[in-house]
Amino acid sequence: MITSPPRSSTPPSGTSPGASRRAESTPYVDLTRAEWSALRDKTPLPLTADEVERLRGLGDVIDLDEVRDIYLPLSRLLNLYVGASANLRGALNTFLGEKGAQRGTPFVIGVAGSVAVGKSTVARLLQALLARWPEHPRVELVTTDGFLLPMKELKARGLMSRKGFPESYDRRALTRFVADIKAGKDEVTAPVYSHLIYDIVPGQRLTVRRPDILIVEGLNVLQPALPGKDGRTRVGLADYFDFSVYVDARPEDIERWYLSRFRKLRETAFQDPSSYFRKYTQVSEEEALDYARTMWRTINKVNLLENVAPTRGRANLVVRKSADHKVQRLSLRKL
Ligand SMILES: Nc1ncnc2c1ncn2[C@@H]1O[C@H](COP(=O)(O)OP(=O)(O)O)[C@@H](O)[C@H]1O
Ligand SMILES: CC(C)(COP(=O)(O)O)[C@@H](O)C(=O)NCCC(=O)O
Repeated sequence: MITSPPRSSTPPSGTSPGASRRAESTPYVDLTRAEWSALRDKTPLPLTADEVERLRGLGDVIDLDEVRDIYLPLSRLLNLYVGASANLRGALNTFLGEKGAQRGTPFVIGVAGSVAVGKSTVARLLQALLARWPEHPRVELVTTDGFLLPMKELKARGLMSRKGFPESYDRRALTRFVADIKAGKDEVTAPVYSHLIYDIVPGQRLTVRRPDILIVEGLNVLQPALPGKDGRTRVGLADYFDFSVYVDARPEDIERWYLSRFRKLRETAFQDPSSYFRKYTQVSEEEALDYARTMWRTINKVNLLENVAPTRGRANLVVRKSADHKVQRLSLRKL
């Protein structure tokens, strides 16, 4: 019998929302901004314009309309998921009896996407919105950059131009870190990365103490685990996620955002005498932007196309930004 090949599990780009036959046969529900926004129900807007301004990353465009239309429905959906996952854990504990007497474990959310797509703003907004629900006030956010190898190690391994690629991280330590939090350990610590010195900060640690929700944000959070030396599949970071969001946009738009952020950073953070990028304040803007363009084309874009974008199909929710940073379409995994 001749069978047709399985459909890709990646959410289709450019499909018309609600498109009948296709929508039925994919694991996603495709929604327009208006359709998604209507799902917010009665969730109140708990942030002021000032608070949103403080959470916004450099170059990101986000206002109260965007919070109300996009992030409040998401906060409502996640609140429902957290409740459902507690019920599931209860069912498992009932089944396991004495063996199942687990401590409460946090609900873990992964936020993935390219460099400069605005994942950190999404993650910070989610943290602020989710913490307003009385059922889960303790929401911690960690970024995976703390698990980048220190610059000395990247240099020794010839990985300075692969920063952000999966091999530039201590993936085992990152997975262990999330596994320990998920297991309900009282106190778990992580190294801290600084964009200013472009390196891990010696002696500094971030401490996470039994949150209700943990958000893990980073380029590669949806990457599957590498097989072990014995060829056996390992448990990877994404296996600990209860929900994941992929922030998507056209590579050409992200490049523009990356370059415009570089221009702004050159006028601000790079001026700091301890900034690794200070040298780009000493040359013309054109020269500095040529360098940024090379960084984008040879490192970040390659990483996006080879490693990051291929993980999009693993996310529970794909939010697609248009050229003005506003989310225009969403694909929510239903199966
Ligand atoms: N060279 C830099 N100096 C200072 N801050 C930076 C630098 N590069 C990125 N950032 C900041 O770090 C954060 C994370 O950036 P990035 O990893 O590109 O993810 P995203 O833009 O998706 O949030 C952003 O808030 C960004 O403004
Ligand atoms: C620190 C990053 C690797 C991203 O970190 P992460 O997503 O793991 O938190 C990235 O933001 C970065 O700085 N890349 C290096 C190339 C560049 O500066 O453009």
